[in-house]
Amino acid sequence: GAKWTYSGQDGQQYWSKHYPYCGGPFQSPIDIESELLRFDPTLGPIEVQNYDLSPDEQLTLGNNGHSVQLSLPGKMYISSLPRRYTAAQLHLHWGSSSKPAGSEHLVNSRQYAAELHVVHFNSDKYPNMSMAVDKSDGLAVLGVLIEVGEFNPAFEQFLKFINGVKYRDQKVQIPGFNIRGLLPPRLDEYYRYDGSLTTPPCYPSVLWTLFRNPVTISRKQFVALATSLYSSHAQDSTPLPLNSNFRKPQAVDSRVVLVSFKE
Ligand SMILES: NS(=O)(=O)c1cc(-c2ccccc2)cc(-c2ccccc2)c1
Ligand SMILES: [Zn+2]
Repeated sequence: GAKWTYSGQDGQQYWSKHYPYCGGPFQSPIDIESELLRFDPTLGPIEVQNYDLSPDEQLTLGNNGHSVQLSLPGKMYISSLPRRYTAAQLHLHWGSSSKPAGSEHLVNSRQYAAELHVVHFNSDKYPNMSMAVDKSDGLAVLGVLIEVGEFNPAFEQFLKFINGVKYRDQKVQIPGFNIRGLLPPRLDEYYRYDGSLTTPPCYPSVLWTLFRNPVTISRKQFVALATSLYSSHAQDSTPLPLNSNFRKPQAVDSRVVLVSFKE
């Protein structure tokens, strides 16, 4: 598709020129404000299966020019939703070393340093990700807010390879690790709403689950994430740093944000 960026002449306010859904309803991310929340007692803990990957498994870590992403094996899935949602990939959104606020979702207008997205597709209904990506019940994304604090050994399992994917379209194979370690300890407290991909083509196809509790990575880990990557190819004469790759909050309209917790 057409090239898009987060700022400048192809920036997010122009995405809808080539990607009409980006200008449509049910867009993500949003600012999750207290007055939007409704407690839903039917929202039980998120249950994930086969997230604990053996180091004998190889995962592909890549730079797609917009984020750093990690491919995930199809044996990983969410088992607590009405349909099985099978894992496809995970990636991150972050700020910059000068402005370490780069999460996509905000909570009461607070923007966190970064945000992890673990993307799954409805494998009960669709044969593969591509068939699911534009269907209203196609995708389920688990979102994790990230703040700067304690060193995070789970994130280190892929951050330590980040210099192998500095430039667009570079990929490296890394050993599997326990992806569950990237999620917060409690999977029973989360926000839930119907939204979209936060990047073009912005299909309104995502059931969003954003965990209430952030995880931490160290400042050194954050700086590595925010300063190691480029959105340009290795041979490009002008290297374009890859940072501040977050979409601004979108209109909530008449949407309600459900919460699995009372206070
Ligand atoms: N931010 S997100 O979760 O809504 C998202 C989901 C998917 C996605 C991935 C697999 C299947 C279907 C959708 C891809 C991206 C993406 C991020 C950077 C560059 C290009 C695309 C972002
Ligand atoms: Zn994302």
